[in-house]
Amino acid sequence: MEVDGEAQISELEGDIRTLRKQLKAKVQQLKTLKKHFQKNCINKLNNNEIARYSRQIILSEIGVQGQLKLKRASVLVVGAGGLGCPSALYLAGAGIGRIGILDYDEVELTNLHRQLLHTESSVGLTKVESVQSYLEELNSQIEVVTHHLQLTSDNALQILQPYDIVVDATDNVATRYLLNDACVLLKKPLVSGSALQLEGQLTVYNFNGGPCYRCLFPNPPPPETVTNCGDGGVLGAITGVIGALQALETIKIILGNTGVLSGRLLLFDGQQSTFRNLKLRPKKADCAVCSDQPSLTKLIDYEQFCSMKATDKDSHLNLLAPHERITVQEYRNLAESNVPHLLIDVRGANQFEICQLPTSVNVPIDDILKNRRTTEVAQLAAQSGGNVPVFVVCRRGNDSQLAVRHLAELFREKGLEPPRDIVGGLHAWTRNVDPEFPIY
Ligand SMILES: Nc1ncnc2c1ncn2[C@@H]1O[C@H](COP(=O)(O)OP(=O)(O)OP(=O)(O)O)[C@@H](O)[C@H]1O
Ligand SMILES: [Zn+2]
Repeated sequence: MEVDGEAQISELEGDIRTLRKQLKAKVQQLKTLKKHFQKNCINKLNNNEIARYSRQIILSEIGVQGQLKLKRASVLVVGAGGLGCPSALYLAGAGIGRIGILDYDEVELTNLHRQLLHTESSVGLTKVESVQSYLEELNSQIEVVTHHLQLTSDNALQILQPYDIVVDATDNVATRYLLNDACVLLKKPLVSGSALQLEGQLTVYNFNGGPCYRCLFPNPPPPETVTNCGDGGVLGAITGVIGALQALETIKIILGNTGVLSGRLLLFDGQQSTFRNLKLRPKKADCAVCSDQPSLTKLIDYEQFCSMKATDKDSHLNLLAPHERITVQEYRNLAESNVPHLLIDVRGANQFEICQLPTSVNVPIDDILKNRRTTEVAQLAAQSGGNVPVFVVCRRGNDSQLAVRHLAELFREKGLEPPRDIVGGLHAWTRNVDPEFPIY
């Protein structure tokens, strides 16, 4: 019975894959035909457009002339994730004539709770392809261009050049500086958003005499102070709010309306349901990139400048010497041989509840770095039979290094062997030791 069921499921899945392929080919055919036969005039709205956009055309802030401005505009959305999905969706709905979607990544199951243009059937496809097919279904009157690549110093200027406005919907500091500098050099407004946990932020850089990102943050933050969604978590409704607001600011810029969020920062606290509007420092007279005498006149190596990767996929810190570390295979061998040891898992309690290695003890990284439970850890180590080895594990092997670095001195003071971190954390455990161990 069960085997039969599995066969039926995989047969149906196969059929659906084939049908999807056929559908895709037909949609492409239709697109080509429409392009050829339907002349779309940029100085006039066709009947379809008049009906489709009527509810916004009747707004005094938009009107026919405003709608034509939107039709003639082009916007590049960099990042097709939590922020990029809602902003691209509202830009497409509003009728932005040309929308570029840029992302190097593929859709994963962990994206679907918040990156709502991707569906279960797009897992494994490129994010840009997934967004493109959704937007084209929604609005065949607009053009959606895809850029399936990583934005770097080598390609940024060329890619951004043809667009009027850039939306920063990425998730890492190196790309933020890259986009800022490229937008300053190309004189384009940058609509910047970020969201983490239950909070979000929004501002527009390099617009109407307002500051750029570098004016406010001349130097990047230390890598260990940066948290991403994978480590800190985020709720989909929060990225939805900020992404939709990014689309709104973009539309206001295109329309030439007042009230654009330049020189101001909008802070959204989803827990308290509050919005705060902070006035930002004005443009910095000696800003390295946007001042009258800039010291930076071309793009630089942003990964080096920030000491951080421009992708969050393999942003592994490398803080420790080889003798302070152990691989997952070495740990597995040692655990299987019942070598007495202590394993500290430094993830937050919520994550520890999802899955954990046998015998591990949960002491969250915050408690270690703020010395709330360091003595307790040293005591545990001492109690476990004197000088048993202590290992530290986390999700991807970054926090475990911070913990080891922080604990080493205390352990030495107490005459204990300093702890070692498990390289690559639980992700490496799933990859190299136990494929059944949950990954998140
Ligand atoms: N330099 C870059 N070039 C191209 N795409 C980028 C660059 N930097 C970031 N991105 C993309 O920006 C998006 C950011 O979205 P978000 O943080 O919601 O997604 P994610 O990385 O899939 O999430 P998670 O951190 O949960 O895995 C990602 O899809 C990422 O691939
Ligand atoms: Zn500046």
